[in-house]
This record gives sequence, structure tokens and C-alpha cells, in this order.
Amino acid sequence: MDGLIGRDERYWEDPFSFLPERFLGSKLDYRGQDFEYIPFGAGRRICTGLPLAVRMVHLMLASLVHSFNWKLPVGTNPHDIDMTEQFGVTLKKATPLHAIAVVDE
Ligand code: HEM
Repeated sequence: MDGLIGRDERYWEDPFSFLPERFLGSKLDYRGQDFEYIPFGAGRRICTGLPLAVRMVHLMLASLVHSFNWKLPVGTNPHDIDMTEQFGVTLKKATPLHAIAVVDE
């Protein structure tokens, strides 16, 4: 449902474009107050892991980006990566991304 709301042109400008900068300076509250943006759900069944998630997700991502260089398997053209989405409880890539973590010596 979040995915459908997030693609609704009544609430989002250019909803099909990946524009994370749309949130810069935004007053939207991700904690279930603004119903056009409810990544953790809302109300009585809102995600109980929200406080942990908002503290951890950016740290995990930053650690991965900071600790490794990332490359694609030999022969993979970045333009050929299948970005098809697979619908489910969460939206994920239909074809998993194979990325190789490289440790600098
Ligand atoms: C970015 C990370 C996360 C996102 C986007 C997310 C999102 C969600 C969403 C959309 C729901 C459904 C809410 C509803 O039914 O209205 C949910 C439920 C839930 N989440 Fe998360 N979640 C995240 C991380 C976590 C973490 C780290 C934990 C636990 C450590 C967690 C535990 C739960 C539990 C237990 C429920 C069920 C709550 C209930 O039904 O009463 N989540 N989450």
C-alpha cells in the first residue's frame, strides 16, 4: 500500500522518478502523521522497530559505503541491470543485485 500511495500523483510530483532530494527541507513526518508518506505504517500497528531503524539504517549504509569499494561482476554492464520491482510486503528488486565488496589494501 505504501508503494501505491508513493506513486499517487495527487500527492507526489513526478512520483515515478527517484528523487530523494524531494525530501530536503520537507516537513513530512515519517512517523505515521502524514498519510501520504508512511514507510513504517501508522496507528496501532505502526512498526515497533521504528526507533531502532531510524538510528541504524543510515549507519549500516554509511559503513558499507565507507568500508568497501563496490564493483559489478566482470562482464556486467551497469546499463543492463534489471531494475524491475517485485511487489510484496516490501518492494524489492525482482532480480537481486550482485555487487562485489572490495577491500583496499
Ligand atoms: C527501515 C526499516 C523498517 C521499515 C521501513 C519498517 C516498516 C514496517 C511496516 C510498514 C510495518 C507495518 C505497519 C502497519 O501494519 O501499519 C512494520 C511492522 C513491524 N515492524 Fe518494521 N520496519 C523497519 C524496521 C524494523 C525493525 C528494525 C524492527 C525490529 C527490530 C521492526 C519490527 C516490526 C514489527 C514487530 C512490526 C509489526 C508491528 C505490529 O503489527 O504490531 N521493523 N514495519
